[in-house]
Amino acid sequence: MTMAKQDYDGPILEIDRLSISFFTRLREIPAVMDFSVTVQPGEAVGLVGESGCGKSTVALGVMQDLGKNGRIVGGSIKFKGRDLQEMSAEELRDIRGSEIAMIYQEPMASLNPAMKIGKQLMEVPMIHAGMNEKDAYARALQVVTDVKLPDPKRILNAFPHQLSGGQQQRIVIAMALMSEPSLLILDEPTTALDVTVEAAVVELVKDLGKKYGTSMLFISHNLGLVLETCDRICVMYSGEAVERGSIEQVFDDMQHPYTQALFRSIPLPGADKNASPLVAIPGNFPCPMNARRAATLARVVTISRPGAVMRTSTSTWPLQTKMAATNPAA
Ligand SMILES: Nc1ncnc2c1ncn2[C@@H]1O[C@H](COP(=O)(O)OP(=O)(O)OP(=O)(O)O)[C@@H](O)[C@H]1O
Repeated sequence: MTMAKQDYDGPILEIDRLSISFFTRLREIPAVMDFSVTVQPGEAVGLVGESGCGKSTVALGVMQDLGKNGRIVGGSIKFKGRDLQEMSAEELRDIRGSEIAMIYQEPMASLNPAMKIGKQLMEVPMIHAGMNEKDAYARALQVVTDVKLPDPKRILNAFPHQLSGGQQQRIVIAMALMSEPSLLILDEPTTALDVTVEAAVVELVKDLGKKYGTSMLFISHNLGLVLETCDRICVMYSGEAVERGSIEQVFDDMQHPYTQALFRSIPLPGADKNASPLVAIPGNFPCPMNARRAATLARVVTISRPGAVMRTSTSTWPLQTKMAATNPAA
């Protein structure tokens, strides 16, 4: 189709020393500081960290959608070698509609409740690539089949409220894929789903990433999901990247105490729950309004506490054997 993007072979996304602040009447809130990450073609990079550490702000920075009070105060974001901040509003609109797609955690927020699914899907290539109605319908049918929804013709004729939450999220994924984006940003895409549906959706995202060759920035507070889905990982803490590399590299050489605590806090399949407790990360996340750098290392202390759990996916670990060697819960 006209929007296939085979014309560039450098990194898809290069975020270099990015700093983003929100400005309130009283003060500047530094949400992201000196953050760098690169996503290569076809690669899935996971951005993991606890609530409030700045993950969504990075994503919204890439989308150039920081709202009225958010601003990039340092660094750059390059998409296919071009600085997003130097693009015109029109160029950005085009890129957001076809080259970069974002999936949010709440599927209904991305769907128009008053419009049939088929029409919503078809609009994407019709508006952004001038595709005719017949081809757009064929494409919608194909993509709904790809996201493994039963009876695609019936689905295209349905309204969003006639589908379950899991089906709605599959439609949102289908919508993101309609334009064959080079970069898919998923911001906690399964948070609103129950655990079994979550596992199926994660599996789907993995398969589709391979099938379409789409690069992915997968944002989650759930390390388990990121380990299952991604080739590389970047751990954020208090607005900064504290660890990055392949999953094996990060696992083998965790430098930051938050990363060490994060890996130790994951339950592994088959672990004897009574044998040794999981490790919880105590304390509250440092407030970005306070002096953050000094707080970063000081606050991360690990303790053992029976019954501490992080929500995790049900499917198998890629690193299960390695993790079992060091994880006290294994
Ligand atoms: N519009 C805003 N105005 C002021 N502060 C904001 C705004 N948006 C985000 N922040 C602050 O920026 C910091 C980073 O928020 P962000 O939403 O990026 O974190 P997150 O890691 O995505 O968290 P979560 O997993 O809960 O979504 C937080 O301290 C948050 O309160």
